[in-house]
Amino acid sequence: MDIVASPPERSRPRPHAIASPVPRLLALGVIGPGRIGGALLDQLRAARTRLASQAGLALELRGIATRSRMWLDCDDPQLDQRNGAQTWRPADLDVFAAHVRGAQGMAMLVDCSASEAVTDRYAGWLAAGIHVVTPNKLAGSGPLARWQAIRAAAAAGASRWRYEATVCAGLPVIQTLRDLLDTGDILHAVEGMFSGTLAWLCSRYDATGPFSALLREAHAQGYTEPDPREDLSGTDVARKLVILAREAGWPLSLEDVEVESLVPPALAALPADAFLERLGRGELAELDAPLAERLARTRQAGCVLRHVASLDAHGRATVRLQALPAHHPFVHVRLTDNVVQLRTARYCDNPLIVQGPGAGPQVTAGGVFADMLRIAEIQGALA
Ligand SMILES: NC(=O)c1ccc[n+]([C@@H]2O[C@H](COP(=O)([O-])OP(=O)(O)OC[C@H]3O[C@@H](n4cnc5c(N)ncnc54)[C@H](O)[C@@H]3O)[C@@H](O)[C@H]2O)c1
Ligand SMILES: N[C@@H](CCO)C(=O)O
Repeated sequence: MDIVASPPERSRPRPHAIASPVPRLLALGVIGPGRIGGALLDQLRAARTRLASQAGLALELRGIATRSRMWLDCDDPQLDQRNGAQTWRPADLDVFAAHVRGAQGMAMLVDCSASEAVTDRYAGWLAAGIHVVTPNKLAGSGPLARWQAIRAAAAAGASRWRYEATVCAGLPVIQTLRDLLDTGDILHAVEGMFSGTLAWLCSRYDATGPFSALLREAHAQGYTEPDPREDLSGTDVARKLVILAREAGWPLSLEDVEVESLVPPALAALPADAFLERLGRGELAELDAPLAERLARTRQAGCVLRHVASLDAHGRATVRLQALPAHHPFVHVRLTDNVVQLRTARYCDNPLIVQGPGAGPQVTAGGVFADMLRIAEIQGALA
């Protein structure tokens, strides 16, 4: 669903907020008003008055783009084409970016899609002075040459690329790792549970019903990727490992990650629409039977299923479903909780641990919003 309904504006004072006489302008374009983008738009509407009056930051929503359409005349806080105040035109990302860039003040594009076509434009946008913020993992984990070009474009100018929500949604994982590295620490290894969807599925699945019924629920809750096979195949978690490894200066690529896929070949071969239709109709027996069998074996061994990822000191990266003994700390996480254990030169006896909900529209949009404010702050636009 694109563009969700907006709640009433809230006004909650920031304890350290200082009023600024002339708010600085942040011109925004939001690409992909789906589950995450829709939640972000709601959060922006709710924060707008407070940011302008208390932090001196005026948010101007200049446009919204979907895969097929865009709205360029929509700085209505309700941004709602349904009331007839908004007109749409066919999507053209170059026109869209130029429109956002044409405003006074800082220009920022927020990519909430899962699209390669959008990702391909980041380097050009950054070179043109437009900040880019995204929860989309494709740039961070895609071809190394494109990732390097994006980083180079950001480094060459004053524009910033931030992507905290690509790893464990709103949890401060990338920022924590950056802080460690910036202050001279060295990453040795990472281990954890990086999929909110699989954490939730593993903790809920008891074989009293089909696994795919829970998957349908996880999709409806907004925990899964737009195509939930990205989660089940381990690709989504592999992307997160690649993003963290590159952050630490290790040139890892997706092909380097050993991944165990839970998607049977017959389902992997389906087009995305067909898979989603079958998920909706509850017709995924190919997925259900092997998982029921896997759970039975795990229980016989007195263990619990958990989805675990690791990146060791030699750069070996793995993603797989594991049978863990009941006393293992990963067994006790709840709901969509992710766990990220960072072993570094400083945190070598005990790892530094970041843990908490790692999927869902609200927490992810919050992570994106925080990145936006961090850029505004660095650029001196926040009081
Ligand atoms: N669900 C989560 O908890 C979570 C957490 C972290 C990151 N993410 C990432 O957030 C992104 C969005 O996920 P979602 O669940 O909101 O997806 P969604 O399918 O609900 O929404 C995607 C949106 O992108 C738009 N879109 C697709 N292709 C486009 C294109 N070429 N140009 C412009 N717009 C395009 C669609 O129209 C839609 O509005 C994904 O990259 C996902 O990996 C999701
Ligand atoms: N689908 C992802 C979203 C967060 O990246 C997950 O379940 O972890």
